[in-house]
Amino acid sequence: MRYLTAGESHGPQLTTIIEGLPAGMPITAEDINNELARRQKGHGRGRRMQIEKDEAFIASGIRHGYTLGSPVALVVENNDWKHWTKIMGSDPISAEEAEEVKRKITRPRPGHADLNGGIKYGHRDLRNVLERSSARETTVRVAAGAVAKKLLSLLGIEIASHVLEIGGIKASPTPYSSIKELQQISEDSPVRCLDKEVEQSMMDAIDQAKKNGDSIGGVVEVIVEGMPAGVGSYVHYDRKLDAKLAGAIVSINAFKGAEIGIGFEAAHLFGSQVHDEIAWDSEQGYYRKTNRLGGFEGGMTTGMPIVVRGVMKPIPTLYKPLKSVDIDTKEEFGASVERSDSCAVPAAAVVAEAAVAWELACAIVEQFPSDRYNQLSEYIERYRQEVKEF
Ligand SMILES: Cc1cc2nc3c(=O)[nH]c(=O)nc-3n(C[C@H](O)[C@H](O)[C@H](O)COP(=O)(O)O)c2cc1C
Ligand SMILES: C=C(O[C@@H]1CC(C(=O)O)=C[C@@H](OP(=O)(O)O)[C@H]1O)C(=O)O
Repeated sequence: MRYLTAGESHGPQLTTIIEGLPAGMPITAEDINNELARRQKGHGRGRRMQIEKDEAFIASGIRHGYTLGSPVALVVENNDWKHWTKIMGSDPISAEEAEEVKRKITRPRPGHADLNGGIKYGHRDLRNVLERSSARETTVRVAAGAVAKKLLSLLGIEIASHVLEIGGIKASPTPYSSIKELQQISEDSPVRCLDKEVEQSMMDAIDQAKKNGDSIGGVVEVIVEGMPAGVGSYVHYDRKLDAKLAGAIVSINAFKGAEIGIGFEAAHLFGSQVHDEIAWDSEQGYYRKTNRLGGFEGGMTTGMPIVVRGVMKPIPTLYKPLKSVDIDTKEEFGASVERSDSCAVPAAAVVAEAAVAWELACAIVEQFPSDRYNQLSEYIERYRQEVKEF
């Protein structure tokens, strides 16, 4: 499977085209819109989220609630577009009109794509860069991820996420009994954190950063249950599923690192403290007594829950801006200030779920190729039985 996205942050709409879904898979706009609504929540978002109410229009590939096997095109309109028609219109404009429209951006923000994008594409108005580099694009990544999530869920594979850290405030590991419970408690929290004790401190840290004209980042965790063992591959670097997940996480705007299982902690432990002992019983077949490796060995799933974490740096747009250089005059200035979130970690957890769901759905469809959803479902069931009897 593959998907592309198109759209500028303040353009008319965002679009994704998904190719390679099996035909006959049940899916509704509601499945997608629920995920879009989740991404809009979270303490620390800027005013833009009050303007938007993201909803997907299904433009192709789904009929009467089922996929057709043809490309699925999803469109999310930008409500904000009506305020930007002059600045972001596609029709040619005269030099005078351009002057009138103004708002040319020439002071690149450190940490954003502005300067490198301008250099690469030769844009002297850095708006031409920021409109596409904006995380507004993650709206349709989440839409594509929602479709992947639905496919996985139909196959008995569930995904949830939560926030582990915001601005140095860490959640203590809170036990949860099932993925459904995790989904619920993270949903009820304004910072998507399972640890109620630190929820308020996280919100205070976000408010304080905002008050200081600053921003903060954090750590999110995605958990997946129900993936059968042996999905992915050890035979080539580009077929290793853990590597694909790490790449997907770091591809999210502002994400700077990914960990699988205990991740970096493994560096200071002994092998005996890291590797998960193998066990078997007739009920579940093979399993691991612990899950420190987060559901992966040799680039393949172990059948244990998948645990992936990602670190998000603080938002680069600062209301009290860092120093930058005006690309026209080469003089030192404060970087340009655009309307901005002060912390988007809770929202980014939903994006991370979508990114993980997409890679897992791709791996499933690749390993159990079928043009028909029913057939795919049967293949997986048979495979699960084979795994159990191995
Ligand atoms: C959900 C989400 C919301 C974001 N909101 C903002 C924002 O309001 N302002 C901003 O400057 N960056 C925001 N970012 C981060 C930038 O898009 C990102 O830092 C930028 O594209 C540069 O890419 P890089 O940080 O991956 O190098 C957001 C990221 C995510 C995932
Ligand atoms: C629009 C979204 O996030 C945007 C991501 C973003 C950035 O620079 O990445 C900058 C802000 O854009 P704006 O200036 O229009 O408010 C955020 O609001 C969204 O998440 O849907």
